[in-house]
This record gives sequence, C-alpha cells and structure tokens, in this order.
Amino acid sequence: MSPNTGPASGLETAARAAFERARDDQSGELATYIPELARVVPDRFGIALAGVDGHVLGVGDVEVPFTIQSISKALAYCIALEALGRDKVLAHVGVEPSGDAFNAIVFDALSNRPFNPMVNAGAITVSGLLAEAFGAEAFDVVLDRFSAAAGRRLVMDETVFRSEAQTGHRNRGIAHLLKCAGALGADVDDAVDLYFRQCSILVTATDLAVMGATLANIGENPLTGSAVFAVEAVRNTLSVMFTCGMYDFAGNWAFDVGVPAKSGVGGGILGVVNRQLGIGTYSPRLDAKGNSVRGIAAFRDLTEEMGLHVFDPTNRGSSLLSAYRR
Ligand SMILES: NC(=O)CC[C@H](N)C(=O)O
Repeated sequence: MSPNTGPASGLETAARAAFERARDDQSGELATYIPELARVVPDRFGIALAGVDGHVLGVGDVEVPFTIQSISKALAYCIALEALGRDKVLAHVGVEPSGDAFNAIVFDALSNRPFNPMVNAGAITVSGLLAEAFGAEAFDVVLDRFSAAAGRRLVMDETVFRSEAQTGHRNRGIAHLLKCAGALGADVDDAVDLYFRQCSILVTATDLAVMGATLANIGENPLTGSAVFAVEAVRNTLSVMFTCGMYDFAGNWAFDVGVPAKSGVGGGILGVVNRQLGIGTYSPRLDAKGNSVRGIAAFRDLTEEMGLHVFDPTNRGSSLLSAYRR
C-alpha cells in the first residue's frame, strides 16, 4: 500500500488535537488474560484516518503492529454473510445487543442462539460457520479477505495465537455450550482454532483505518480499487457494529460517538463514518469493559470536533474530503 498522504487539513488538525489531548492519559490496564498481550509497550498511541477518496493520514504510532482480536469479529461476520447468506447466518446468531461483557456465558433464551456476532459466543459461532463452509481453507479465506480490506498482505502472530490457544478455556467452554445448545454446527476445536487464529492477525492503526474506509466505501477498498465485500453484507455488518460493536458500552458509544465501530483487547478500535472515512486507533490500555481508553477519548474528540456522529445536524462529512483535498 502506498498511502496517498495529502496536505494538512481540518481533519488532520482535529486528529492531532485529539492525540495531544489524550496522550498523557495513562489510565486503564493491558489485557493479561492472554499472557502474550501483557508484553506490549503500554504507551503506544496512534490515530489513523482513511478517506473513501484514498487519502490516508496518521498521528503517532500508526505503523506499530498489534493483534486485531475482536475487531476480527466484524469482518468475519461480513465474510460469513456473503458466503452463506443472511438467513443461514441469522439461523445461528442473532443481531440483538446483549448488554453483557464480551466473554459472557449467556445465550438468547428464546432462540438458544448467541445474542450477536460481536460478543465471543456469537463470533465463535460465526467462525464455526466459516470452518464448516471452507474446511481446511477457512483461515486462508479469512486472511486473504482481511488483507484485501487493509490493502496489504497481513500475517498472523504465531506467539499470540499459541498463547490464547493454550489459555482460552473460557472460549472453549463457550464453544462446548454452543454445541450443546445446537447453535454451533462445526466441530468445537475447528471453530475455536479459527477464532483464535483470526484474533491473532497483526494490523496497524493505518490498516484499521483502511479497512474502515473499505466498509465506508460499501465494500470497495479505496486505495487499491478492489471489491472486497458485497454491499448487502456491509450494510448488515455496519448495523450490528453500530448496536453491538462496543459490547456493554455500545449504548453509550452510539449516544456519544455515533459511528459503527468495533474494539479489540489488543487495543485497537475500528470506526466507520459511512460513505466518508475509516478511523483506526491503537492504544493498548483498556477500561473495565475491555475497550481502549485513549481510543475512546480520540473517537469522542474527533467525532465531536468534525460533527461525524451519524445523527449530528452539523455533520460536515460531505465537505470533509473536499476540504482535505484542498
Ligand atoms: N474482546 C476481545 O478482543 C476478545 C478477543 C479474544 N481473542 C478473546 O476471545 O478473548
């Protein structure tokens, strides 16, 4: 990928200001339940933006690799919707916010399905669907599509994968309960193996911004021009990101920030300003709900400053990109 880095703009000024305001906040903790995640440098912080016109800009540590973790859930869901169809996926995983923590051991009592694909139970079910559909090729399918969305070849971090595979008893437990409830068709080990692998794919804040711009651009990567996701699948994925992407913080997020987003315990957040921008942040210290502290602060600041909330009457989105081109 060769980012088309443009001149300074309102967006860049806003990103710098958001960065400066949040940079000294050292609150929050690294995720330690996956032992390898406790080894990252806690102070890293980056904010990247990518426009649907192909412009990319970044402030801070936007080229530092980290594992995508739960952000993979949104993209895997998009792939499953496209490959298997909406009805088949809906038969296994709902689209209702759970209001529970990402790793909650709870299913929808009426349907016996996981509430949504953004919490672990739903994501493991989606990985199971992909494992069944693509067999031994499943991880390559996921990695290829994530790479196409980022506009460069991504790789998996073997050490983080092994670290989670050796310690992920709660996720294995969830998978067994899903199997027992009839939500998970695939073999438990296949579903969990794919889930742990997809979570261990390495990305940067810039990658997240470009992936977000691919979703904002209704599935076409604006840097490479390649068609990555189908329009219908993008629409459905963004809807679920909007209502469920930040776990039991999703309501607050929709209220204050107001863009579809997905966070991961690796410290990343991917946000989508529909038809305009992808936003990627990286800062590995997490709040009690498992969301990046400085990432949330940066998103709040940026969307407030630029009027990016989906229901903001001052939304300057349409003028944003042309302002940026100037
Ligand atoms: N919230 C997250 O990023 C969780 C992802 C992590 N791999 C897990 O399943 O526990």
